[in-house]
Amino acid sequence: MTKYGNVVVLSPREISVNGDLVYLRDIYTKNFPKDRFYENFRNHGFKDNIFASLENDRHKNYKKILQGLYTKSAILSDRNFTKDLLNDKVNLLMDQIYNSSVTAKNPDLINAKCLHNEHGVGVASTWYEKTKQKGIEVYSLFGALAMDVVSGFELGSENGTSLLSTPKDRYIIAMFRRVASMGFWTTLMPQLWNFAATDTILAAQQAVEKWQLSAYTKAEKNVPKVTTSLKTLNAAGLFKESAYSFLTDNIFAGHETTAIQLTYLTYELSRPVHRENQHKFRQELYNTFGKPHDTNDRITDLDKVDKLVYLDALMNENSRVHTSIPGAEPRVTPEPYPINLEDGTKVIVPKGTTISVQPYLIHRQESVFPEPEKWVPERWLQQPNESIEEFHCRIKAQHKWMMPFGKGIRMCLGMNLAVLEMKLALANIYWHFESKICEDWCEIDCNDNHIKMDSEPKNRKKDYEMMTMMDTYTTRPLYDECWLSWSIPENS
Ligand code: HEM
Repeated sequence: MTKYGNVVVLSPREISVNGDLVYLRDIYTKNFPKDRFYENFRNHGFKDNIFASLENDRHKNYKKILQGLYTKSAILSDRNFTKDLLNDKVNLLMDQIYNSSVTAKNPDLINAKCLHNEHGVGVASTWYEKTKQKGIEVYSLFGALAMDVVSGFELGSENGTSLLSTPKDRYIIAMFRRVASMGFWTTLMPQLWNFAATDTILAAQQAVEKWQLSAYTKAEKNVPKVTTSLKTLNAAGLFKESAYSFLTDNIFAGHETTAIQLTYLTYELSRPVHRENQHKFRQELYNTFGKPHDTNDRITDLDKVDKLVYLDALMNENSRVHTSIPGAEPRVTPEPYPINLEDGTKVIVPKGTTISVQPYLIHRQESVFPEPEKWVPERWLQQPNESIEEFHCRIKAQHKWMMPFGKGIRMCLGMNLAVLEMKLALANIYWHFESKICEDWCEIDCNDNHIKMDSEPKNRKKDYEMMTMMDTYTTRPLYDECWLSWSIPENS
């Protein structure tokens, strides 16, 4: 925004508008139809789905079919299986951290040797014999959690993946990433996709498709008693590829985004400059749940977890700075649309123009978020000299400038599932363990160096360089890895 201003013409028919809430309201809350960009998210023979549908009426029908499953009350309801699914998966996550990092009985060797990650540095495979630091690579760990949860939610627990308990199967996440690396061709030059794809990408695409079809056919044969997305789609008359297209999109939409949030949040809490934030969070957990009795004790009360104030501040700040989907969410002007330029000129853009706001930019609106590059969870809490009315007013204004899950009618369908999953995982992890950046991975910087978005950083020595956010459709860490060491806090 500083360099090019709030309004940027991206191509003769495409414009990016930021810096004014009126655009958010008009484009997203008033629901301009989606741009053809989204058609590229059709799957299994170009079959439509909720994310890819362009016209509002068609989208409304799809949303009616599915939305009941994804509300917070449905997820928290004792009649549904989601609470049990989340608790089971978080339990497995805790076992992994305990066994791989806290005790290092079962070290994270697959990631130490970068067996699934072509971009990773890894750590020396003998590190666990030599040092007290026992790291675990959390980006793939959280990817496993997110995939197990979303696939279990869509297909039923018994038909979902078990990547947390079987690390070797996590190669599938790397295959997804390889296919996602073709984002430019998928969305902007789909007709040239096959020419641009290397043999490795084509093989990855085949592996992903085979994996998807085998999971869906298993779920069709082994119909769970509980209500799942697949059963709901079938009941609405959507079968086979017409239903698979929705499932494939949700599984894609739900695993990497969630892993990115959990990875950056745990990384930020592990930085030397943020020790105090980690301490405050643990105190909130102790104040609410007491201290854990033993290593198998778990926080399972999702309602209580959902109301934790400091955790909420952490999640808001993390999704502001490290928003998982940073770029344009393109819509189309249904009528000629007026734009205000910074010099006061009014311009009318024609009907049919592609128009978008970028979450990365509006989350850095300096008048709303002072020192916007800094990760400061306290900006979501009441300040010492602030009345409760002033506080509510400020927070309301801050939320208006946030869109980590999109905005308006096309906002994320899986938001409640993702938020509750992340909160439950974080509450349990930091109730039991403290985290630091793994010393065997990189040099740890003690200054508050901001994390930038880039595709090719100059160095990869310091932790904040290793954690550069990828400048692509998602902001995953540039080297697809983040090594943290976990231990039991001394005073626990
Ligand atoms: C932290 C995790 C997640 C983040 C940050 C996230 C982010 C987003 C964003 C920004 C959008 C709007 C995109 C646009 O309009 O261009 C979106 C839409 C969507 N997301 Fe998510 N998402 C997350 C998790 C999930 C999960 C777990 C699921 C599925 C279970 C899911 C399913 C969807 C669907 C279906 C849409 C399209 C909704 C519609 O058009 O009505 N997402 N998400």
